[in-house]
Amino acid sequence: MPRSVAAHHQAVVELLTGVPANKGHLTLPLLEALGKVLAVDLYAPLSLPPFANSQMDGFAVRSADIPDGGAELRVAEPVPAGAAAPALKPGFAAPIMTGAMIPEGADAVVPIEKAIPNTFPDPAVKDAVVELPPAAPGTYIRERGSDIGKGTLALAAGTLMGPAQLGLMAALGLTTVDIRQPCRVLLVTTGDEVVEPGQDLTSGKIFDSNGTLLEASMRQAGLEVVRAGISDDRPAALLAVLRRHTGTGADRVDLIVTTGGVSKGAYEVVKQAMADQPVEFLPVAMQPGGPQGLGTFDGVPFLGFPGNPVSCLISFEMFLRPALTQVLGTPAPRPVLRARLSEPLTSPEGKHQVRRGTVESNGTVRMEGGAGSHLVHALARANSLVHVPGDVTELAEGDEVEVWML
Ligand SMILES: Nc1nc2c(c(=O)[nH]1)N[C@H]1C(S)=C(S)[C@@H](COP(=O)(O)OP(=O)(O)OC[C@H]3O[C@@H](n4cnc5c(N)ncnc54)[C@H](O)[C@@H]3O)O[C@H]1N2
Ligand code: MOO
Repeated sequence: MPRSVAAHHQAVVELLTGVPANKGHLTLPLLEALGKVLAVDLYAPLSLPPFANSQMDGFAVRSADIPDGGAELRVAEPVPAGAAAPALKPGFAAPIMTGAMIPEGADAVVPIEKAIPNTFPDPAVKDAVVELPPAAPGTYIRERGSDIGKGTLALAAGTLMGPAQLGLMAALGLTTVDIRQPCRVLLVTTGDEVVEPGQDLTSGKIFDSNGTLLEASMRQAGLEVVRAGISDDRPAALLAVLRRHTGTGADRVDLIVTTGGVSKGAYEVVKQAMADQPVEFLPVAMQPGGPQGLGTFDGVPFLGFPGNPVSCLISFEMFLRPALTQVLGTPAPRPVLRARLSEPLTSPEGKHQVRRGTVESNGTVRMEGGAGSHLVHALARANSLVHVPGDVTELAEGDEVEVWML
């Protein structure tokens, strides 16, 4: 009886609780922290905005100078963005640009479109005047600290660092960030038929796509990836690779992931290499990604993904990625949507099928390629994973399905 997807997900979560969650801190330049987790609470070293500034190109005014019917004011020196503004005298309106500092005394901005004339006067012209409508105090002014006040909590420890969080740090003038030391994973692809891209492709050989596919996925998920190249189908060769990274030295990893060599063939190298280890090889009621290995190798948590490229990617998305989020707080979960099928689907009985699809802006999803787990080109066209639960064998056009956005 195959194990359910939910039970295998739980087994992977339990396996990952053996991975050290707190491995210390690392200080990185902002952009290198993308996808990593903030290690400490971060307090704002300054207020944002740091000074009151204009939200519009227009005229900075003293609101009390303009009665209900509007007023004609004398035009003061312009205030460009980036300059320190001189105080605004009563009866004057200062041309001001978006982002420029509000002059002392001014308490509102009237956009240029509402001025008569509705263009800025030539600064060379002396004694220019402008007619302006009234503006309530505070109009189009972005107050100092209205986004965040100096000394308040900007980001809490445990925050996942995405573009917005890193952008906030840059706005606060920071150049580095303390992140949690990421989990270190050893990735080994296997198979006598698999060769590195760039090498000669002789008869019967294929290029290693899994290494790149999974390393990219893992890096995106905030993991530090150690690549040990491709192991051939000799268990002794694979054991030697793994043992270089399971000792007590600096090369030790927190997690091992292999691809291939886990099903029913005559030369299942991963299965054979794990013979003396507490590792189970089992079918999960899922397609692709049915055959799975899970356990520990010399005490290091181990996951054996199947060799077909789509199978190993779906194994990562279904089990490792969500478990990393659950246990270590990174990466962000995949957005989950409901979409209507733009075509009918069939699915094997008793297996949770994961198809690849493209969600369109009208809320429908169309399949990219068939169910085959070798279809990397179709995977590359897809923007989502389409889920057909194990108890569903047929779906009609227009039926709703769960999709995970990639
Ligand atoms: N008699 C049975 N045969 C198979 C079963 C089964 O239940 N009974 N399950 C099938 C399913 S489902 C899958 S998935 C695969 C899993 O096989 P393995 O994990 O043992 O992987 P391999 O046999 O080594 O390779 C499978 C397939 O993927 C290609 N491959 C492997 N590594 C890479 C790589 N790094 N880059 C690109 N492609 C790779 C390999 O050439 C094979 O075509 O077993 C089925 N068979
Ligand atoms: O389950 Mo295998 O992963 O279909 O190709």
